[in-house]
Amino acid sequence: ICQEENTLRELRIFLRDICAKLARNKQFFMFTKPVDVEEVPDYLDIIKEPMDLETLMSKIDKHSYICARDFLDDIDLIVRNALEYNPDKSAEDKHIRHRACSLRDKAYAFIKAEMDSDFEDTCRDIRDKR
Ligand SMILES: CC(=O)c1csc(NC(=O)C2C[NH2+]C2)n1
Repeated sequence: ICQEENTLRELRIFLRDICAKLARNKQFFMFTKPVDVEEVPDYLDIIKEPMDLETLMSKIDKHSYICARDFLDDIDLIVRNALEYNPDKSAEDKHIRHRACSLRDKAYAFIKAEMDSDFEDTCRDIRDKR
């Protein structure tokens, strides 16, 4: 119904803003585009469901998310993939894991800071009855 579409439109505007802010942050450059298998040949042997911020943005535009929780689930997927692919004690792996955890904390903080909880409750109700 119409006010539901208005709510979901507002959600998309809100999620695009958060996704853009995360993608602008230089710390997160390695999460902004799909991993290039030319550069990282074994990546798809280890990571079965790749995710990145550019793909997140295109999912927003395809109306894939009808509440912030669904969006954060894909943020968590980016983070989980990075922790799985970079498990070693090496400084490089530790650095990437630290950046992945920072991405998650920033995303959750943006949502919490800018979304009032009853807006998210409304979105959940729309999701749950669809
Ligand atoms: C996106 C992501 O998690 C990613 C891209 S390259 C990479 N890791 C490496 O290149 C090596 C450091 N130990 C493996 N991780």
